[in-house]
Amino acid sequence: MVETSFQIIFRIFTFFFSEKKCRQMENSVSERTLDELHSLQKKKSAPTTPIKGAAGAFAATITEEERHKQQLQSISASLASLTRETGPKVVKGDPTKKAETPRVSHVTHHTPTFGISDSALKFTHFLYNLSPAELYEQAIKYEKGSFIASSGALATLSGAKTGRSPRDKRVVKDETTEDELWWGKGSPNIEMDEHTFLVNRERAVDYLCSLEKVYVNDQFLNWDPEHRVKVRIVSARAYHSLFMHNMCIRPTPDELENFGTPDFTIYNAGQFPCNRYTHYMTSSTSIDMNLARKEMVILGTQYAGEMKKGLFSLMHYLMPKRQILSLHSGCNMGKDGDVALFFGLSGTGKTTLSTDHNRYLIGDDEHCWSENGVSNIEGGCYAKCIDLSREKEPDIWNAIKFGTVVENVVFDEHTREIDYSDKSVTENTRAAYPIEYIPNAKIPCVGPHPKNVILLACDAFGVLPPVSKLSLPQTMYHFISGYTALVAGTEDGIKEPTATFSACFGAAFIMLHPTKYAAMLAEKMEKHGAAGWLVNTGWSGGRYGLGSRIKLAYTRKIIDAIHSGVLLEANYTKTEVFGLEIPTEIEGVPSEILDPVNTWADKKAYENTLLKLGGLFKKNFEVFLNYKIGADKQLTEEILAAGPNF
Ligand SMILES: Nc1ncnc2c1ncn2[C@@H]1O[C@H](COP(=O)(O)OP(=O)(O)OP(=O)(O)O)[C@@H](O)[C@H]1O
Ligand SMILES: O=C([O-])CC(=O)C(=O)O
Ligand SMILES: [Ca+2]
Ligand SMILES: [Mn+2]
Repeated sequence: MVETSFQIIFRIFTFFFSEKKCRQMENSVSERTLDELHSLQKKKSAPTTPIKGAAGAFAATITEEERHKQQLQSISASLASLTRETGPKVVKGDPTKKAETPRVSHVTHHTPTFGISDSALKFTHFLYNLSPAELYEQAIKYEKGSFIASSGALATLSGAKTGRSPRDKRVVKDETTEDELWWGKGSPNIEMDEHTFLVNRERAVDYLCSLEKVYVNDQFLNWDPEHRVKVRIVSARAYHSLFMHNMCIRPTPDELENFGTPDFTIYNAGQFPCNRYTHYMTSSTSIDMNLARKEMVILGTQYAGEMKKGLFSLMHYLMPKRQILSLHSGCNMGKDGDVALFFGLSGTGKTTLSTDHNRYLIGDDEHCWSENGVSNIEGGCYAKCIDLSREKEPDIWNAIKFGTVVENVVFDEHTREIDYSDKSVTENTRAAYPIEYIPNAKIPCVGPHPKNVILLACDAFGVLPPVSKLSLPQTMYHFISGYTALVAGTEDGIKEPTATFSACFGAAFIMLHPTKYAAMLAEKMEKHGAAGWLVNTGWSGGRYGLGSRIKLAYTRKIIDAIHSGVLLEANYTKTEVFGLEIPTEIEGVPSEILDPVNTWADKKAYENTLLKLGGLFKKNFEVFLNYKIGADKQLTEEILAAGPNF
């Protein structure tokens, strides 16, 4: 059959026409406005709170509606003024995105106790458990000093405070806490009364409610499901919300649905100062803890570590009540399930040494030791990043990527490459990242009972041996002492090292008397046969200015020998003054450095420095001489005898 010329022309025509039409369909959008187009970009994510057991669409709508109402009620209750209307009108979502926030509260409480104020006329918008991407956008848009670093991390500034303010911490002293907590000399708990707490709480809540929007994080503490604590953090900055997103345990959508009422709430109004006319206030910063109300208020500091360590203080109160020991320690586990704890004050190596490519990371800073074994309290790590190098600490380096918050670092204004050696803002530069950013993190972050308890000290006097095996009383003596001696100044030239003693290697966070935690540690170590070690990550070959910091590579070899069990079998000699058992040999470590006396050219200077440090230990321990540790008077005496002797 032969086609007529007409048929051919028709076929070509229809071919072209349809082709063109098709192409047109492919290359254009049906939306008429940019807003409509943008609305296509965002696919509705699976409901963050799926409806369980809902049979039909109708039932589902009602349940979701009800759940949403409950959530609004809960947030409104959290933000309630205690002296005026009971709860603000709250709306979920960003106030600038009107079209996306039709969910207006139906639950405003109109039962004024002391009359309505103007503040009750406005809505408080809240941004609930936003994702890191959403928080990036908020931070970059609204918070000065927030930038994306070349690695993808969010670089932020914490403002005037670049570290914690322990002198501004207050704890409400009431009938219960008066007897339960450690008060007085040496204690981190500086008292305030309930009324003053409420004054500060009202100040923080009023500030937060006066803002366009607040961030709300509902999250968990403690990977042990039996002893999980639900926390709510209300804050004014996306930086704070992302920091806590990384540092606390992130709930699954299911867990969030069933979150219910939080066990503890933080009101972080850090940009807003406290009122110095308020009783007990000695600066414009106040971090206030009320255990009865299960609340914490932050005024006048934006340093995010206050939230992290405030919650740690809470755990130091709650956990011992349940016979669980809370610990300022890092924790990791070998392939065979051997767990090690790393205690030590700031900068001694908890994060560095627990992040070990050959072992599973359980956590870098806060743990619980219960009848079930160990569990991390947190969902993230908070690493120092001053002088961070890819070569020496590759896992931490690689964790600084999208989602990670880097605080107070300096970067190239064009390339946004971070210069980790730059201390212009502070020496305490930090990175907060979710624990799963470390490739060999153990999720869930729990493990069996520890086999090794490693006490880290950075001894700038250079007289403590690189490693010593400790008896149980010695472990307790050094745990209660909590010694380190970092060098304060960063300028060149010889600086006098200053000894720091911080009970339980975390006196700033404990709530009960140190001997309570020590007794629990002794009991657990004995019961589970854990070995104690003292590792000096500080100076060797002389004090600061003469010797140098022991090579990280050597410390890692020492730690390897502890983990493998080899060091337990080594030959030991005993040192003068401190009576420490030191090994004569460790694979990969020069034997002559194992006894510090060998590394000092001036033996007399060594002797004097050793005695000086011994004296400082003795003096520090005086405050504990009248306390009993545990049920056993014998243990107390053994501990007292386990200190320096001269
Ligand atoms: N021999 C060594 N052992 C351990 N750390 C060392 C050694 N030499 C140098 N360092 C450096 O010391 C620092 C140890 O800091 P790290 O972050 O581990 O402290 P931390 O105990 O976790 O403190 P914080 O509780 O404040 O987080 C790191 O910067 C590390 O690179
Ligand atoms: O709390 C902080 O800011 C940092 C930290 O881990 C510590 O000091 O122990
Ligand atoms: Ca750390
Ligand atoms: Mn710490």
